[in-house]
Amino acid sequence: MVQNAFPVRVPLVTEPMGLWKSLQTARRNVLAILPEIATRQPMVSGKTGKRWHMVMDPDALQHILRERLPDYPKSDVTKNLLRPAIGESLFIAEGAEWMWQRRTAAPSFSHRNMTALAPVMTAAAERAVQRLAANGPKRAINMFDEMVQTTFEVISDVTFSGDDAFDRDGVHDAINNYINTAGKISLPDMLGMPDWVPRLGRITGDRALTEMQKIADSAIDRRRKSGPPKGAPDLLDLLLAGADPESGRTMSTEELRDNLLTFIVAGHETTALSLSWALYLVAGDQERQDKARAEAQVVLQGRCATGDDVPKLPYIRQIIDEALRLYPPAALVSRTALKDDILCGRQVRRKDTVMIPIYALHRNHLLWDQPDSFVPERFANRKDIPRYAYLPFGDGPRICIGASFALQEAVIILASLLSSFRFTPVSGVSPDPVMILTLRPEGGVWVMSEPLPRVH
Ligand code: HEM
Repeated sequence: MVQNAFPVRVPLVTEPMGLWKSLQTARRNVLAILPEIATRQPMVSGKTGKRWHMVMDPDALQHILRERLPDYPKSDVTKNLLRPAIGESLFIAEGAEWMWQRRTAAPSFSHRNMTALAPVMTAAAERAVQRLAANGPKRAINMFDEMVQTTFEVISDVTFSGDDAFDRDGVHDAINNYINTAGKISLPDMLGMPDWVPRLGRITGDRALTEMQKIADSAIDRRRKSGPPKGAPDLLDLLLAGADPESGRTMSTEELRDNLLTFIVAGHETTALSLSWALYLVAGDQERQDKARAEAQVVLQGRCATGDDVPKLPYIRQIIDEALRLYPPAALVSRTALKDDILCGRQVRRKDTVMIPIYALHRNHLLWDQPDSFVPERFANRKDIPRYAYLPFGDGPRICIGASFALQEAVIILASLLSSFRFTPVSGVSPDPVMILTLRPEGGVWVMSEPLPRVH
């Protein structure tokens, strides 16, 4: 934890850094190797062992993510990091292998299914409110831990609901262990060395992962035998029933497992981060917190938010949008160019690494007014924001499949918390934004939480 100006930011690089220092710095915080000029220019290129480009220009980003998708597959660094946990799932696969999985999984994330899953989110919000209330009148709480617990309850309930034998704690521990060890960008990964070069993090991370995969496999087999539990179908039922609309192909146990674990890995910490950063931001801005609370209290009248309330909570949504702008959980994604190309008038060669530093895009002075300030009102008129200037969920055919799920969940939980509690900063304590696999608040998000009299 560090003392820092509000809202905290990553100190970006203002002087050239050698290869060794870049690698050392990246091991602690990937974002700390971004050059400050990436927040002022449309594109920055360089060579650190390999040729690389950072792209912050909305038209060039549309070209990479939508128009020329097959020429810019996800980079090997990303795939090497994630493959041990989630296999060749939707997140990692390319080409036809990706396409059929996406077509098969997409209906599970339809608006109708998201509405049906909302009660799970409301129930998790209710438990979070009860836990905070049980802490007494006013107390310092690490809201990052609280939010990780809350979003993990949601994702495990919508993937393996009603399966009492599913070891939630075992899976949670395995994922945490994995992110903390194998998730650290290792030197061989940065240098693009082949897969067989051993990585320390990967070896220590593997045992927990095998265990986690076994737990998921047996839960899937049980469900195949027993059929869906009572009540609304969960993501496992939806995927079990899913078939590629073109080929009719269905998912094997292994494919189901890799995709369900992908939803767990990709879905719970990212959503917890959006909520934790949003709570940090409103704790530091009491006026905006009051405005958000007034909106939530009018709509909720003392209860927790439901799926039906979400459209009635536009200001809560703007706060989530702004938290995702300032602290995008996937703050840097990268691609490898498969063909020579021109981006922003500059030559890109085959095999160059093309990085999309979403953190720098979201704070680029050419695209945003007061880019480092917390101004949720900028999202009041979404049409004013160029689509490819704001990419917390990526875009194009590979846009996050869980975006509506995450936004619905975040609005339900934030509105429920703000209508029942006041959050204020803990004096002298701020989170340090550090990206390992995701942009995390190192040191936690410590705030004073104070229960409010109930509104009826
Ligand atoms: C606030 C929360 C979330 C954020 C910020 C986020 C961010 C992202 C981003 C940036 C990508 C694109 C990566 C790239 O292009 O390289 C992505 C893809 C993906 N996300 Fe999310 N995500 C979130 C929540 C979720 C949830 C809740 C789920 C599932 C339940 C999920 C599942 C996936 C999957 C499967 C992909 C790969 C899609 C494909 O390649 O077709 N994410 N996410």
